Amino acid sequence: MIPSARLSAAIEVLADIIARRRPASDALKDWGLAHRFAGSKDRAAIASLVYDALRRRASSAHVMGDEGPRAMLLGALALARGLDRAAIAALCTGDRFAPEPLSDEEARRLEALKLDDAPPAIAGDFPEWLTDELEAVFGEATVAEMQALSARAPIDIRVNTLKAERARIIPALAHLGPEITPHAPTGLRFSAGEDGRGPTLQVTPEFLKGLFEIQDEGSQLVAMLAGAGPNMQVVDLCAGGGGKTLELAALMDNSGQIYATDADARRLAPIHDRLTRAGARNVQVRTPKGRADEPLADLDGKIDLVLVDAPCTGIGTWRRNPDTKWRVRPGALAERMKDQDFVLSRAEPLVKRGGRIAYVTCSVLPCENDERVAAFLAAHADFVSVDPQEVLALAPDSLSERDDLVSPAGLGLQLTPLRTGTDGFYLAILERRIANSE
Ligand SMILES: C[S@@+](CC[C@H](N)C(=O)[O-])C[C@H]1O[C@@H](n2cnc3c(N)ncnc32)[C@H](O)[C@@H]1O
Repeated sequence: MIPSARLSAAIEVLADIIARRRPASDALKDWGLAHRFAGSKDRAAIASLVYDALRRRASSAHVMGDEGPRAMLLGALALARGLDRAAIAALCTGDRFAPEPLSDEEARRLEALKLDDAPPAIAGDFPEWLTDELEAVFGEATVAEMQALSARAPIDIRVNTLKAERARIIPALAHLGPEITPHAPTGLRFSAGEDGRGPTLQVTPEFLKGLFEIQDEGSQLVAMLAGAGPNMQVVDLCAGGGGKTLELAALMDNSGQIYATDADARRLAPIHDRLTRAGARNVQVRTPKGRADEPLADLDGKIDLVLVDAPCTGIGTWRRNPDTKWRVRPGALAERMKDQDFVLSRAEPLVKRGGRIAYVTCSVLPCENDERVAAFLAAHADFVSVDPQEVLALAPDSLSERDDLVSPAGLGLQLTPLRTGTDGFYLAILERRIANSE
């Protein structure tokens, strides 16, 4: 497909996403099925255009004075890809398969590209109803933080230290241009090309042999700071597909025991193959046998560390899933907060005296982070929060003095694209006192 035909296709997909309020991945898949002539490069390029447009949906609509799919794409070509009016006009020729030529109004708006009068939710491309929550955590930096969360994300991998070392993987993947991650000690980073497409790492022999996993650097860091170590008894309560379970196994050098579970057996399913590929041998997967099943009932009071990688709005991953930011609703946020209270309460009886809960979200909202931790502490007098500065002591040197990462209520750490170049992640460590009187 020629570039302008890809633009037309992206506009079509965006129209579908807007009209049916459906996930971008579903709309892209359907488009691919209905246009089988399009090759994998075309489909990837169209997806990249769609994701760029969704990342900048509000600011594109503002500069173009129109909320429709065409305006969204034209605005994003200018705002996200830096194309000038002439370059965009050259793509919109009106020829067969190409978008219609620019109208005078569109050309004028693309020339002016006026965003300086935009309110925060538009300049930062986020839903307006979240303004207070975001300002509570970021204050005057809200727009800058949200702009960073509206940019493209790099692709990070974690070298699996059960099987490999970073220094050895670098030459093996040299043709894909790996860079050392700024903070995570076993991470490598790959940048997307101009068209937003990154390398297809999953087809490399090194991936297939389990020498690395695809995992954002922020996810690598929070799992590392959770404090798992050799010979511990660890529960991964919301293990999902096992991204963090695999890292815990590596951090524990395959010793001790990890019990991995999830309320949703389907989400847990891929973990078995991933564990095998990674050579992780200290993990027992406890799949629930039904809603009423308590797969960890025998572990109460025995666990050193419970990782609660809680269900959340996923706001911290908006760079990768930009369509979710326009679908999140107050009702869904309230549901996630209830889920978070529930998983924390489920973790509590498992923890032995002196043991810990590592509460993690990929959100930046205080109501999913500090406030959930504060509510848990208020209800459980035998738990205290570990000083985030103390938690940072476990961090690589590049982060160990970063007081600015401490969350507003001082209960946890908040990573963000602007602060750490990672997805947005929150981590708080809660410790059960050794004795009641302590
Ligand atoms: C953020 S995801 C986990 C991601 C995973 N830890 C990883 O690193 O790949 C949150 C998970 O919590 C699970 N979950 C939701 N409610 C739960 C509950 N009550 N108990 C256990 N898991 C729950 C969801 O099914 C989902 O898989």
